[in-house]
Amino acid sequence: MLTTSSPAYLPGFGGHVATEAVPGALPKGRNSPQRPAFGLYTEQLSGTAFTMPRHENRRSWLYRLRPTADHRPFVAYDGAPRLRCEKDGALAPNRLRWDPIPDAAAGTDFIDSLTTAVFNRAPNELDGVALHLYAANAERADRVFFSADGELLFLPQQGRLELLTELGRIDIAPGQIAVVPRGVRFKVLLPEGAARGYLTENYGAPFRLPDLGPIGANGLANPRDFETPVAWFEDRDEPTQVIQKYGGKLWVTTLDHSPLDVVAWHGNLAPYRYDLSHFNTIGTVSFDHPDPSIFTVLTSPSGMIGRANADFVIFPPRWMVAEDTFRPPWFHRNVMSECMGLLTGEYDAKADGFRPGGLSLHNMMSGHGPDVESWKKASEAELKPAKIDGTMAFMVESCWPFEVTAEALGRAQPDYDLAWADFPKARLP
Ligand SMILES: O=C(O)Cc1cc(O)ccc1O
Ligand SMILES: [Fe+2]
Repeated sequence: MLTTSSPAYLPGFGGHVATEAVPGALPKGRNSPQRPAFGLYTEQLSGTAFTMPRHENRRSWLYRLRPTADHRPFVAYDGAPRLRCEKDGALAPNRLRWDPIPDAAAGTDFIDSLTTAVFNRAPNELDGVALHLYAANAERADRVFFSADGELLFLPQQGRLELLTELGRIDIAPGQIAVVPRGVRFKVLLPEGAARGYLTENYGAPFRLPDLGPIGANGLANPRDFETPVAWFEDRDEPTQVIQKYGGKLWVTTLDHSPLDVVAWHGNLAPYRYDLSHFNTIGTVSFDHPDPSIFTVLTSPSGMIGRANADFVIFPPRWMVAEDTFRPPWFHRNVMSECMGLLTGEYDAKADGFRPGGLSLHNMMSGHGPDVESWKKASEAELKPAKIDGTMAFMVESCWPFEVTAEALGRAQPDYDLAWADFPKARLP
C-alpha cells in the first residue's frame, strides 16, 4: 500500500494546533457548532481528566466523516499471541538480557508481531509501563490499532514506519521516535517491506519534557524539534478491523469504513515525532560520570515528585572528556528499575552480548554496571578526549519493578550473570 505524498508537520512540543485537510472544515470560534461544516461529526478526545491543571491538560477536538461511537461490540481478538500484560509467576530479582526476537512468520503484520518482554503495574491502575518488541513483514490496509491502555512510544530499530493516524501521517526511520496518544487509531505501513523495533506503552501520565533545573531554558530535547502532523484522512468505505488493547487484552470489531476519517482537528493532544540526533547531550567537562537523568528525553511522572513512572532516556553519540574518572557507567544499585534497548552500535558498559535489537533488565536494587572487559578497558584507558560514536542505546527507567513474561523468560540469555564474573579482588596494602 502506498501513500502518495510526504507528510507535513508543525513544529513544537505540546502546543495548541489547528489544522484542516479540507478548507472550511474547522469551525471558527467554537468547538461544537450546531451544524459542523459538510455534515462532519464533532468529537472531543481527552488525554487527561477534564479538571487537570491547565498546563497538564491535554485534549483535542476532531471533525470526522462518521462518529467513532458508531460500532458493533468488540469481541476478543485471538491474534498477537505474544502480547501479554499479566503476571506469569513470581518476580525474580535476577538480571536478564535478551537477543533480538526471532523473525516472524511471513505475512505477520505489526499487531500480530507484538511481543511483550517486560511490564509493571497494570493498565487499569493508570500507572506503569510495558516494553514490547515488533518484527513485522506485512501491511494490513484493512486494520487499524489503538491502545486504550496507554500512550505508545515507537522506537524503530530496522526499517522505516509510516503511521497513518487519525490526526495525521508520521514517517519515522531508525534514529527517530514517535508517540501516539492513548486511544488514537492508526495503521502501520512498512515502506521497506519489513521493520523491527521497540514499542513502549505508557499506562501513566502522558510523556512530557523533563524540567531542566539549573541547566536553564535550553538543552536536552528542545521543544521546537518535535513535530506534529497536519490533518490527513482517508475516505475509504471498505471493511476495516479496529483492534484495540484494553485491560491488557486485545479486542476487535469491524467497521464498514476506515475510522482514519478526521478531516480537521484542533487541540494539544496529538501524535508527534522526534529525531534523536537533535538531542542536545550534556555531560561533565571536569570529572566524574553524571547520573543518566541528564539524558532524559521524555518523562511520565508518578504521583511522587522526581520519581518517574517512566523516564525515556537515551545514550547518544557524545564526547567523553572527564579527567581522573572511570568514564563508563559505574557499578550501581538503583531504587528505580532499568530496562534498556540498543538501536545501533555498542553500549559503553557492555563489551559483549548486548546486541542491537536486544534488551536488558536490571530491576530495583540489582547490582550492575560495566562488564569485566569494559571495566578493564576503561580502568586502563589513557584519558584523552574521546568520542563515543555510531551508537544509540535507550533506557526506560521506572519506579515500579518490571515483571517478565513467561515467553521472555524462556528466551533470556542463560549466562548473563557471567558478564560480572571473575573481577579481580582488590588488594589491600
Ligand atoms: O545501567 C546502565 O547501563 C544505565 C546507566 C547508565 C549510566 O550512565 C549511569 C547509570 C545507569 O543506570
Ligand atoms: Fe543502571
